[in-house]
Formats: sequence, structure tokens, C-alpha cells
Amino acid sequence: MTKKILILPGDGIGPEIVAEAVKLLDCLRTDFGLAIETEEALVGGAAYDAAGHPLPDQTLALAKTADAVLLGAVGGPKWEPLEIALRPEKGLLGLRSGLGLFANLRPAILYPQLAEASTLKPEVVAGLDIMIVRELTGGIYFGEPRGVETLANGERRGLNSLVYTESEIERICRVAFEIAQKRGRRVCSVDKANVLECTELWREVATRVAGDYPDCELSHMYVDNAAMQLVRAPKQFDVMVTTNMFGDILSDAAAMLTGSIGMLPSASLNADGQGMYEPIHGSAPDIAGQDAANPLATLLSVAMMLRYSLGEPDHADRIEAAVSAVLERGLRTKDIAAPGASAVGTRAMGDAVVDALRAAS
Ligand SMILES: NC(=O)C1=CN([C@@H]2O[C@H](COP(=O)(O)OP(=O)(O)OC[C@H]3O[C@@H](n4cnc5c(N)ncnc54)[C@H](O)[C@@H]3O)[C@@H](O)[C@H]2O)C=CC1
Ligand SMILES: CC(C)CC(=O)C(=O)O
Ligand SMILES: [Mg+2]
Repeated sequence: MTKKILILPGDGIGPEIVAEAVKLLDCLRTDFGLAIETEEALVGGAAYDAAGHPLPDQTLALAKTADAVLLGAVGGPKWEPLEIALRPEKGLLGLRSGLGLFANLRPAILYPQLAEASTLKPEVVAGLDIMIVRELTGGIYFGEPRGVETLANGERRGLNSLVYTESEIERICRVAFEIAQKRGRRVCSVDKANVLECTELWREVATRVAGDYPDCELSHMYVDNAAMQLVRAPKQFDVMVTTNMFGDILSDAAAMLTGSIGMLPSASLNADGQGMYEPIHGSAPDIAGQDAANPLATLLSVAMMLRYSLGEPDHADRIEAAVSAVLERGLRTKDIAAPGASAVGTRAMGDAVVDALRAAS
């Protein structure tokens, strides 16, 4: 049966990197017989400018009926400081919660060809393969009360609330353990249970859930230490499970261990296995429109889509092999090129991956 993919380019570099992903999907359709149809819709600042809302009802409705969604990135200075493109009641967070995408998988894998591009020494990152499992529809990005209020003395106070129910913690921990069972069987739960009651509960629930997975080992780590350990000795981690905000921050840090934030894909899944796929980075306004963005995180997100939502693991493997082949040939966008070395643009990198895919057929 033909699968429907909704394409949401978004803002900044979003349309540029998504264009390369669409080329890749077209190649899989025409040359490899993948039964897919794609449809494009507006989201983020682009939707706000065109339709007056960063998450038009039509976009959410299309996302709900699609087999999978591919998103570029949203937001940028034009729509700041409120960041209308991202807020929970609208924009990206509204899309994530509207689809119930509570499980965000962010694999930080070092391609051996990029060992020199890592911020750490090659011997410290060789073979790096961490899966960060980030809770995506709860926590401080969604908790109530929130806002900026004026106190009786006229001073303003900003507040956000870190809120998790036991069931929200339990379901994300189960995802982490189920993933760990297929890899190194080690889960590190990251919290701040020494000062935040909400994450004291997180630790308690994670420990309880671990009892159902006796073949896996659970450890706990405070988030400040986890950040330090990630840049000290990252290979100690197999699966990390954590809250929305901690996972957001730790995955950006982990990205640099693989060479660039332009290398990290993600899958965001709901309870029905429906997913949205996006690079972990933002809309990079500083390089937008310059054909300078690394499209590989987005292409690798397509691979995750094929694996997790479309039941096409062989095609996912093909994309990952094509990325590897292109890196092996020495092609680099600026973010992963050695200082002073020549770099290719977004389009050339996307074309090279498509060529490598075809060449391997
Ligand atoms: N999922 C999303 O749509 C996200 C959106 N944002 C939004 O994006 C905008 C920019 O946010 P920033 O904090 O600057 O984060 P960012 O991730 O967009 O950029 C941070 C730095 O990484 C570089 N970078 C990012 N992606 C790259 C790529 N594919 N290739 C090469 N270099 C890349 C950028 O040029 C920039 O120097 C803001 O409006 C923010 O709210 C931020 C994070 C996620
Ligand atoms: C809306 C933000 C939480 C986006 C972001 O930085 C992310 O998901 O990584
Ligand atoms: Mg982020």
C-alpha cells in the first residue's frame, strides 16, 4: 500500500535541507520501487506569514493522517522574541503534542570518517554510538503554570513549571529499556533528583520500570554530571533516557561528538508508532539561503522514517550506507570539513548521496 509522507520544510535552512531529502525519497520511489506519495504543507514562521498561524489546522490534520512526517526546522529572528513558531499551544511544540509524539530518539553515532571532526580526540570517540531517548510532550516546555506575570509591587516575574506524571515517566522509560534490549542493555536515566522533586519521582519510576527489564542495567546520573561525562568519556553511555529539556540540551552537546549538529537525525514517535522525523538542529538563520547547511542529519532522518514508520529497514540501511560512502569519498560540508579544507554545498552533498544510493543498486 502506498504510504503518505507529509513534508514540512519550515523556515531558515529548513526548505534547503528538506529539498535534498525529497530528492532522496524521489530516488527511492523511481529507482527502488518504494511506494510513497508526498504532500507539502506550511509550518512555523512560513505558515504564520502565509496563513496567520504557525500551525494551521490543515497542517495538523494532514500530519494526523500521514504515515510519517518529515520536518526541516522552524523559527528565526523574524518571529522572535515570542518564538511563535515553537510555542506549545502553536508551532512545533503544538505539532509534537498534537500528534502525541512523546518519544524522541536521537542517535549520536560517529561515522568513522568524521573522527577528526569530533570535538574530542579520535580515540575517545571511536565507535561512539549513543541513543538519547528524550521525553518530548511533557516537562518544563509544556508545564503549567507558565508565563510572565506582574506582581503587586509592579515587578514582573517569569515562570515555567516542570511537571511529569508517573505514567508519562513510565512510558518513556519503557521505550528506553526496549531500545536497550536491542543494543547494549544499559540505560542511564538522567535527572536532577537532588534538587527537583519532579525528577525525584522520575528516578523512582525509572527504578520501578527497570524491574520489568532484568536483562538491562539501570544507572542514574545527575544532569550536570551527565553533561560533563558526555564530553569526558562518552562511550560509557549506551541508552540515555531523560526529560524534555535535559534531552534537548544533552543531544546538542552529543551532536558535536559526531562532528557537527548537522549530523544528528531524530525520530519522534507516538503510541501508535506514527512518527515525525527531523534533524535535531534548528533553522540556522546565520547560514540560511547560502547553500551551506549540512543536509545529512535530514537525510539520516529519512532513514529513521523508513526504519521506524514505513517498515522499510533495507532502504534505511541503503541511505546510511550511501552517507558513509559519500563521507568515505571525502565530501564535506563546511561544518564537518577540516579547517581550511574545501567544502561542498547543501545541494552537492544531497546529490552525492543520491548518486551513491543509485550506484549501490
Ligand atoms: N526543531 C526546530 O525546528 C528547532 C528550531 N530552533 C529555532 O531555530 C532558530 C535558530 O536557533 P539556534 O539556537 O541558532 O540553533 P540552530 O541549531 O539553528 O543553530 C546553531 C548553530 O549550528 C549551526 N547549524 C545548525 N544546523 C546546521 C546544519 N545543518 N549545517 C551546518 N550548520 C548548522 C548554525 O549555523 C548555528 O551556528 C531559532 O529560532 C530557534 O528557536 C532551534 C532548535 C530546534
Ligand atoms: C522547540 C524546541 C524545544 C526545539 C528544540 O530545540 C529541539 O527540539 O531540539
Ligand atoms: Mg534543541
